[in-house]
Amino acid sequence: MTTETLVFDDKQTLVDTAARRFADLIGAAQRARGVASVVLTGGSNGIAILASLAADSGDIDWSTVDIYWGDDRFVPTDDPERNYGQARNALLDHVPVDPARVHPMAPSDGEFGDDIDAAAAGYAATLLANAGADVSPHFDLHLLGMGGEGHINSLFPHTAATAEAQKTVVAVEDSPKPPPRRITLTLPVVNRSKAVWFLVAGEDKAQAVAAAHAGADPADWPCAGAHGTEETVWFLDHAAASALPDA
Ligand SMILES: O=C(O)[C@H](O)[C@@H](O)[C@H](O)[C@H](O)COP(=O)(O)O
Repeated sequence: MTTETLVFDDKQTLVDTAARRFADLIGAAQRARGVASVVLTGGSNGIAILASLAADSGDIDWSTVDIYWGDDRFVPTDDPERNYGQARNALLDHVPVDPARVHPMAPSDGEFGDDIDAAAAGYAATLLANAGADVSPHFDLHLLGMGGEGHINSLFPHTAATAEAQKTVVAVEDSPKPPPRRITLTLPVVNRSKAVWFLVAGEDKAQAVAAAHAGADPADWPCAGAHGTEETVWFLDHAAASALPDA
């Protein structure tokens, strides 16, 4: 497993470079196996990379990409806070995805109604159904944003969701970042991904970036607990990299 840390002059160069590498990685997986899988995330950079891919997605065959979410906000279908809706607007409405391969988390007015635990269990069932012999797929790529306190997906410091070792998907009802109700993949599932990429910009993220690079306890800094089985890549701007020892 390799860890790479790449530092860019500005946010747009960061997301455009990650988007080109996304296209290469997914294209290579499709050439090898005919299909590929990716986990999307929310946040400004998680959506900006999708907009960059909408402009240029290289040789990706979108019809054979399985698309999952690392977390989503448990709000109604049309709520602009929904990561799924933001991903549709930025990318999925503009490329020829196969609707059967797009796997959003349920909204609060979806098939499970307002029952967030049932919605989380429903997503665990979706993962299981696509997992082959395991409990969740071994994704080709899991994208992650990161908060200043080190959260990834909806895994916040010192929470049961971050400590979860058995379940693949859990409900979060008191997220410190609004909105409070969310569904999230857990660390064991993130860590079945071949590639885990962090897209992180801004001075407020520098301490969390440094903690993860120093091998901090994931209970304190959830970002420190996420690794790909083949590669972990940090796409940073100078501000986010500013607390690293060799910055
Ligand atoms: O649903 C969410 O809120 C996101 O999944 C979240 O984990 C996000 O990626 C980070 O908060 C970073 O957000 P920024 O890229 O906007 O800093």
